Amino acid sequence: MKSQKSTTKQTRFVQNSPIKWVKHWPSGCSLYLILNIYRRMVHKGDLVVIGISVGLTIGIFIASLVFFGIRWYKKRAYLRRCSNVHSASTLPIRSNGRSSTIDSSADTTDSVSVNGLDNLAKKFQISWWSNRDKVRLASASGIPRYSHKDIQKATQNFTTILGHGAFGPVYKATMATGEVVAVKVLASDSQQGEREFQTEVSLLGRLHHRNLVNLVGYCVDKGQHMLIYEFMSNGSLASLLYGQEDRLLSWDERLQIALDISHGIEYLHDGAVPPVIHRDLKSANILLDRSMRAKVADFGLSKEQALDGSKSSLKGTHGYMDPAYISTYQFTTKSDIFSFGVILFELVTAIHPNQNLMAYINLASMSPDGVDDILDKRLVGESNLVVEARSLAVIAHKCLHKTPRKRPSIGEVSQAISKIKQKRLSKEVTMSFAEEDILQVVNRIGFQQVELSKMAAKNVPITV
Ligand SMILES: Nc1ncnc2c1ncn2[C@@H]1O[C@H](COP(=O)(O)OP(=O)(O)OP(=O)(O)O)[C@@H](O)[C@H]1O
Repeated sequence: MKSQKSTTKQTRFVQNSPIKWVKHWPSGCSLYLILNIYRRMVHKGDLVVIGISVGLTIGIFIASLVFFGIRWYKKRAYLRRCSNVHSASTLPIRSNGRSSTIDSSADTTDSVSVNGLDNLAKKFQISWWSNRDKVRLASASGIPRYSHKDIQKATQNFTTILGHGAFGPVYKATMATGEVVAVKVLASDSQQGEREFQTEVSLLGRLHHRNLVNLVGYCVDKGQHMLIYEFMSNGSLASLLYGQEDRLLSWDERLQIALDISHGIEYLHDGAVPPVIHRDLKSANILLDRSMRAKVADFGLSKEQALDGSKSSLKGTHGYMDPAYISTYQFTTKSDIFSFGVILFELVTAIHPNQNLMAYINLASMSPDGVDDILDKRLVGESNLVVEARSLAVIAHKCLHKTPRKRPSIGEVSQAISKIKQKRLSKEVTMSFAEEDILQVVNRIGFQQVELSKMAAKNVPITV
């Protein structure tokens, strides 16, 4: 009875289903058989589940295809953007707070060239660096890469040493093009140095300013890392102030150096997007070119302000470090201002921070003309020295304020130094006018005397 009922049910299903048509086709006999067996094995509910599963699988497959397709497209577009960075004729910039565009081919401008490297640089800073990554980052920054052999030849087999820093030795080199450069070779055992190498390449690839030492190449070859900079023939400010060199920096040159450094820092703080904090400003990191124009060097410890949220271990150079940074571990642009204040006092006094400069400054700050006692004695005799040195010392004092937010911004410092320079120039002009007047009077008197003596010789009566 039960089986009869089920047979009736099955017949009804066959009559209502498309299978009933199949069984009437002559060629569909075997298909009918298969479907009939299948129908017996699988319930209607199972068919629904199978249908949904197949549908889902196809859906996931299509979604994955779309997802990976978009990722691949984005990656390709990003890499194309990176490689185009240096060929672009105009780049977005922000100079002193104003948005604008500038020709990237102009070599010396008060401008910032911002490119798509920031994210790449950050990505590389987060993950540890594989050799391939280093090469990719450096080449993406558009800086030419040299082989070990090129550098070996340019430095006459590493014999032209200029000096030695924490990073390693620095050599003078003449490249195949005839360009004279300085090559910093990273000591192979230095992990700190490797991180600094990475920072320098990623930052200097995008920062270009006439008051920053330009990175002109790099080398990652034979397990060695080298940075190639424009050559600064007059060495560092520290060596000129404290070294054995016969060359004495005049007051004029010192004022210009102060202004150059302030422009370099102004570019980092107010021009670069995001702003860059140098973190190791000191007289040894200020280099001078053949015209005695100053440029800021050594960006190994620098950080983009946006990245600088976390507290890291104390870094910098004793004597230049902001006391607020030492107590809070928080480095801001105002910590750079503090270090710059120390450099300004070095220019005025030629006293190194390691020789108790701070104690002298504190003593001098007790009276308005206190700075006169700590002036670099070698400058005595220079015109307007005392007045201008006092003005520069006032600016330097403000930079050293113990409360960081009460220190001036670098823009304000630049303006104040410019004013001293402008006043000096206008005084020089007035003085030279006065000198010219005197010279003219002297000449006229001389000429009249000659005329008189001629007339006297001819016995011509002289009328007054
Ligand atoms: N671009 C350059 N042109 C000419 N000389 C350079 C250049 N870069 C560095 N030097 C010289 O090489 C020497 C070492 O410089 P480096 O920057 O490695 O160390 P430092 O700044 O003296 O010390 P530290 O590494 O502790 O900051 C210095 O005498 C410096 O004047």
